[in-house]
Amino acid sequence: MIIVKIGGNILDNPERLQSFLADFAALPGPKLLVHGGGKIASAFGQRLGISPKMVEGRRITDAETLELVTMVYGGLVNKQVVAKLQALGCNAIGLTGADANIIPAQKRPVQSIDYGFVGDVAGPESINVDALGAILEAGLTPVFAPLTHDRQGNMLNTNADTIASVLATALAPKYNVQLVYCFEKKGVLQNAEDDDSVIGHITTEKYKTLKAEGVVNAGMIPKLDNAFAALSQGVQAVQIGDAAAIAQMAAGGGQAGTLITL
Ligand SMILES: Nc1ncnc2c1ncn2[C@@H]1O[C@H](COP(=O)(O)OP(=O)(O)O)[C@@H](O)[C@H]1O
Ligand SMILES: CC(=O)N[C@@H](CCC(=O)OP(=O)(O)O)C(=O)O
Repeated sequence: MIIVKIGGNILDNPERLQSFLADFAALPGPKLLVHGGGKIASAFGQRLGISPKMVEGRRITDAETLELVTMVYGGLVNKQVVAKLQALGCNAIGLTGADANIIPAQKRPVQSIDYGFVGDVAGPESINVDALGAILEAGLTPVFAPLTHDRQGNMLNTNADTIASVLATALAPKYNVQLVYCFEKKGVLQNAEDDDSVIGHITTEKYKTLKAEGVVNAGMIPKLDNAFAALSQGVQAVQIGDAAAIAQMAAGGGQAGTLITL
């Protein structure tokens, strides 16, 4: 099966989103979509007078921000994506990690930084694979918002890249899982300014060098960490690339995007 994560810069662009969803809807076999939406939450927050505060790519989520992200990710973005997929003939079902208790999490402990209502998933063993498997076996396509819950009545905000990695890992014993991170660039780039400088293949060793050289930074570091975490726990293949190349990447086209291996 294929698990695809779609990032905030595509969700925020109606033409690119529509084109991506049409390609996603056409993918054969069981599939699952995880969406972000950080950019949309920040923009909505500004309209409500809530300024975004990010530390190392994670949003500091106070009580007000938790309300914001629950509305934006679990409501607006998730339901718009589901409605568009339905129009494209894909029988999507929109979910958060609280639904069917699929992704329970723990509020991140306060250390040097208090992230507020940010959820960490203990590991793939905490995922309710039976409920998720039943949804997939019913022929439905789950669409996950980047939200989890603490089993005590609170929603938690969890990075979408992490949700995709942990779901892929949890499903790996049952399915042959391909994980694809889609965003607005052609892949992991050697030179951030040059969209044609795609690095075709990154191994654990190469990643160390790229990090040391500062070639990968910001949002790309947690994305690659999540990719390697999935591979080391049984996920068959991980790719990072352009949302416009999802069909090629899904088909295993070596020419599109960046292939990640251990
Ligand atoms: N070497 C690199 N190649 C491509 N993007 C990079 C690289 N290093 C850092 N980035 C940044 O990582 C971002 C993708 O991560 P993120 O902002 O979390 O996006 P998304 O919402 O798609 O997950 C890119 O938009 C880019 O700014
Ligand atoms: C805890 C945390 O940082 N959560 C993320 C969830 C959204 C996300 O991951 O969106 P993108 O994939 O579009 O960046 C946030 O609120 O920004």
